[in-house]
Amino acid sequence: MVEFPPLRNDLILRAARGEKTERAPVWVMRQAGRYLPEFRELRSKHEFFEICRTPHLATEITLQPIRRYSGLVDASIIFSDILVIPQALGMEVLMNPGPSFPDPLNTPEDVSKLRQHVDVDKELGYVFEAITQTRIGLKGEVPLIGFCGAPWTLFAYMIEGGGSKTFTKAKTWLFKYPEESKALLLRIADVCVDFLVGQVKAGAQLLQVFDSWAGELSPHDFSQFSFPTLKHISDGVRRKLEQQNVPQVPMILFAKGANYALGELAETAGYDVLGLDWCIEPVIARDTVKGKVALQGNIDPNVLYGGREAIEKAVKRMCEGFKQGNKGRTGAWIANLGHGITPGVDPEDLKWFFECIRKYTSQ
Ligand SMILES: Cc1c2[nH]c(c1CCC(=O)O)Cc1[nH]c(c(CCC(=O)O)c1C)Cc1[nH]c(c(CCC(=O)O)c1C)Cc1[nH]c(c(C)c1CCC(=O)O)C2
Repeated sequence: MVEFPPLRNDLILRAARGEKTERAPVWVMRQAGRYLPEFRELRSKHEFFEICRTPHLATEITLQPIRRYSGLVDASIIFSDILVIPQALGMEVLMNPGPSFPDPLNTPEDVSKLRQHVDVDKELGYVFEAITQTRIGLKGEVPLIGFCGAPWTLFAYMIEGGGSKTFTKAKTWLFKYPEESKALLLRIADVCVDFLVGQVKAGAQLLQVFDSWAGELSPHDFSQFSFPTLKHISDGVRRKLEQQNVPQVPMILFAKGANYALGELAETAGYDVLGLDWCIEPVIARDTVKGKVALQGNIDPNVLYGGREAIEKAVKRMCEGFKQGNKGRTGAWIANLGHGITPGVDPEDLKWFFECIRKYTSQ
């Protein structure tokens, strides 16, 4: 492994391990994205997946919010996309402007079109290279988060051929071909494991799994189809890191909309941190997970459109909620939004959000 500059801010690593911290660490999902003029400027010259596949461009974009919010943000997340796994499996994915698959999986027979064995170094080595370059470029300022999409969310994209409001096609698979669905979900999970392990070896210091469509499943179907794959990933990553003598890193699971499963996830899914969307009160989440995991989240990203007074009010309320639920203790909480930041947000309002987090969580 490459030697990287020493880390100067390990707040998020300590919080992720459940330790009490002097203030809450903060970052936001999609922090390198379209709300930033410097991102839009670079993006105007390159295709989306071209940036993902060009390590020095992915590195530059990952560093943009770290430069702009230096001293205010406590983590970086590698610029990439969850859909690089379907690409590694051999599917074509376009971004115009949302993701679209020209040739989605229509029936279980189509699974034979996927690559049998995915060599992640060969297919996704560009992400590993971007992670290594970013670690060097960060100069130890904050830790770097690696990530992947969860199997159920990727399965849904691969079958729907893009985003969906009803998930009719993906759910048809679950209910019509449950065994074939489970087999495909586990196949995707195996690629996730190798991809995450590769990211850690390349320099990722935390990992986040995004199950963005978890909330589309009933609690029962989540436990049948998504939960086993999430557990397969946490077990597999930890086992492979141990086998290869690579130090373990904290793992975050963001299963959006799966607040119904919070207790079970805290108990048995094998993640250090659970990300929350805005549909659950922090105090209730705290009581549900009973201190077994750290929490991350969870303001509605649209609060950032409400102006400074609204942002400050929402941050204050959230900070009080996360403290109370833990018997007055700050810590074991990573401040974030409840989903990704959206393109219309004024970057100065995000700065204000970071400043408010600092104000209300400093002891
Ligand atoms: C579902 C999902 C996707 N991608 C991702 C998810 C899970 C998180 C979530 O639920 O939002 C994850 C993702 N996508 C991107 C990152 C980069 C790291 C970060 O800043 O958080 C991450 C972590 C960059 C991106 N991924 C995408 C962009 C914008 C593309 C552009 O420049 O045109 C960025 C910056 C494109 C993308 N990629 C995806 C969609 C639906 C879209 C289009 C709509 C949108 O922008 O929200 C799939």
